[in-house]
Amino acid sequence: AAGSAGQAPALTAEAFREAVRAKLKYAVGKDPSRATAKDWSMALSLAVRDQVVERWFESTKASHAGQKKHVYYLSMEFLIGRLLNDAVCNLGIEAQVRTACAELGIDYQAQLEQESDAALGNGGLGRLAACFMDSMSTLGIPAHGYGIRYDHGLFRQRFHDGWQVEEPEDWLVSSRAWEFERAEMAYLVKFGGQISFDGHGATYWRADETVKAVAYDTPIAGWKGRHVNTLRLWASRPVEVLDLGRFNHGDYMSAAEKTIRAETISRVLYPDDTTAEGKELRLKQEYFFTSASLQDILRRYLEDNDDIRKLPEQVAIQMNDTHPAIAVAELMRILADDYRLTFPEAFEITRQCLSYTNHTLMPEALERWNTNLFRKVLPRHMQIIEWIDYHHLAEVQGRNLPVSLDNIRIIEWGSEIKMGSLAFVGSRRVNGVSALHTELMKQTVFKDYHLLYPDRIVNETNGITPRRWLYECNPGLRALLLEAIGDGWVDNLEKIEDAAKFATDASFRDKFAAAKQANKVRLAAEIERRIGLRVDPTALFDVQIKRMHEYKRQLLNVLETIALYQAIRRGPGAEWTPRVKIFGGKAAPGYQIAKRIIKLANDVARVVNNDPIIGDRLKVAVLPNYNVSLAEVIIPAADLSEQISTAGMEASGTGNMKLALNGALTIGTLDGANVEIAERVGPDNIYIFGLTADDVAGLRQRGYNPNATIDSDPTLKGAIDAMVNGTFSPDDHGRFNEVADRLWHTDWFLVTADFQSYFQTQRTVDVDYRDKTRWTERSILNTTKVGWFSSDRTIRGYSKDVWGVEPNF
Ligand SMILES: CCc1ccc([C@H](C)CC(=O)N[C@@H]2O[C@H](CO)[C@@H](O)[C@H](O)[C@H]2O)cc1
Repeated sequence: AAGSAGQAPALTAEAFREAVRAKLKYAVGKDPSRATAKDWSMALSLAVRDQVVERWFESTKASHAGQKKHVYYLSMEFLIGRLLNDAVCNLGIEAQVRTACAELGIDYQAQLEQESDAALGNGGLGRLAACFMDSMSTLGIPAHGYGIRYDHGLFRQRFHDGWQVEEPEDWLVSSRAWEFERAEMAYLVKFGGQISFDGHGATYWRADETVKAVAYDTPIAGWKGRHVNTLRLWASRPVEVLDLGRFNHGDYMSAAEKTIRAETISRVLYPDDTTAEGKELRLKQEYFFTSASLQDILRRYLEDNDDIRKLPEQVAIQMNDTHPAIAVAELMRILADDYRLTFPEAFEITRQCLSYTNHTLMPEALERWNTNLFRKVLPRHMQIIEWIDYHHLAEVQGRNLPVSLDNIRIIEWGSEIKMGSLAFVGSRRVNGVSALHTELMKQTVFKDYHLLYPDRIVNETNGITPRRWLYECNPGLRALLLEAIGDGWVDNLEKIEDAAKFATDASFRDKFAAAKQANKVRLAAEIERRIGLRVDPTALFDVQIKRMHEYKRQLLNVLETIALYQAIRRGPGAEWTPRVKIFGGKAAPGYQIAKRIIKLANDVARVVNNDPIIGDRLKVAVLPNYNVSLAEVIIPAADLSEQISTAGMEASGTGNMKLALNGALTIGTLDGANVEIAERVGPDNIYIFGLTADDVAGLRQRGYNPNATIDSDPTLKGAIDAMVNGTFSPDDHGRFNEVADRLWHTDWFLVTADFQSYFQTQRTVDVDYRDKTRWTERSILNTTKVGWFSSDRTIRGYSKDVWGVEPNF
């Protein structure tokens, strides 16, 4: 039986070793002599899981008993990565586990690599949700994450002749140790059909398709296992398993049709984080998980409460972007149609429960649903949204404010539902994810709404969990910090500033540099293993790792690489700072220009890496299948962090925080959270270049002519010419014409406008990197000055400004 609440009896290595043995035998059903690495990994994970389950039960009991307000985080994406090492470190049992593995003759590190990433997300938004789950547990906030248990997460990226090729991802084959199927926890979700009224206020929705949402629970343990929350992911299943009649008639395919149709809803994650495609299946996914989650939330609430009107006192629901925004209409539907509240009452209770986070200002990424499609799939919700829009417009008209009604309409031209508007009108709080982004929200997409509701928009600058992104992925730096300042920083990251004073301490500096060097040697080995390229681990590791997108300007980085290559070829004898350019990132399968930029990077890499004149002065490593686990190897080894988006377009960024925390110096524009990173590390410890967001807005107004810029910049022109004269594509000279044409004619992302400033700044980096002592000092100051970017601080902000809950720890 567990000791005082949350405190499990101290686990011994011996006890754990025996637990693993028992799991192998009774859960995996294998004799050690015949066990595969996968068997041991399953046994190991199950034994660690047992350590989590104890505290899980206590936390769940305590949250219930405490009658505390509960937070629900609704997200279409949770980019979790691997869970074994995270649980081991959060429980504080690493020493015991490593000893037990050694005694069992199994290699712990190799075991960790057996687990496949839970890649249930595209990029920033999904990873943020995962960091938030870790922080809510660490702060002891009673919370649930709700999402979809996709059979297939984000595709596996492979390069064929330098082109991205997508392959289905199959995480469930090897990492089911961390989920518990809750077959009894199932809800019906309806689609389509007709709405009828009985004239006495009752509304009937006769759907023409119903599926079952089945829950799968994953425990999320916080630091020191003090609190464990639940991530509940829904899988869609048929209501009736098989149409036996058809089957017996030998009509096997149609007998299984309903099953296939139902299971398709949670089959695969949409790999697109750029454009809202407006596909029916995507809408069904969004409604499926939102409806199941709201039904589950109300069931849990009514277990201890009987007045539905008091729901906002006990429940705070966060919508991670507009993907769950249907929650505004769904909660209203349930409150009005099932609990018979009036629409105005149902709407106000809904609004008091819900809040919405916006993660992008890119017009093409803002979800808009065609009303015909919407009405077909969700007829009752269409009615409710029409009611909300009508009453909202009426209320606004009454206030005679200088707002344009067109801008605040939820349904535009009667043909499109703006989900950002629905989410805004149906929320208590709306937040941006960095100070600059939140300001731009108030000045652009939500300008009129901000006028109407000046207190509704708040800023909650993103953060990252220091457990996974320092303590777990950078053991060398972890050990140095534990030795120098203890472990307080792990769950109070701003304490890491206590180590800033050691920036000028020679022995600390040497140890810091040694830890970085060891991480670089490890990455060099991984690069050779993955793409067969040998890199010099003493070179400057210049890293750009993020989804491929024109606004993130991987093209600007590749153009600078070409210009540097050409400069070295012109004067190989000059003093060059050896540099390794490291790229990692997937392109949405339908995003052709982004895929062509991947091809360009691979073509440039092939030429540069095989050019004898260049040697080790410059290497380009384009790593396939960038994901959470690869990020955990690259980030601790980075010297330079590329955050070079067109100012005003990157809502925040979180890779920038991870890289700075691991001692990389940032080269970046004043965009997203780069602005706040620069404020905290100081102007001497970061490389800011390029146009500001205001400059960009001004240029847009005045109109920008890239021709003039290119013609007046021989370095830039030389690089673009090399792109189209076959230097990097002798087998197809025209391969990059389209990329070059966009630069010559529109250059919407202002690559040419920022090139010279970027190129010059990179040359400054070259010089600075040669002063190893000074560079290490600045690297230490980055690590020790970015403690504020912990997701614990972010969640404390949401708790105070948005949810009205009090963290426990
Ligand atoms: C409907 C298709 C779709 C899917 C996902 C998205 C996400 C909002 C894109 C995304 O991941 N945005 C990133 O969110 C991060 C977490 O807040 C920010 O740090 C990044 O700046 C932002 O691009 C947009 C459109």
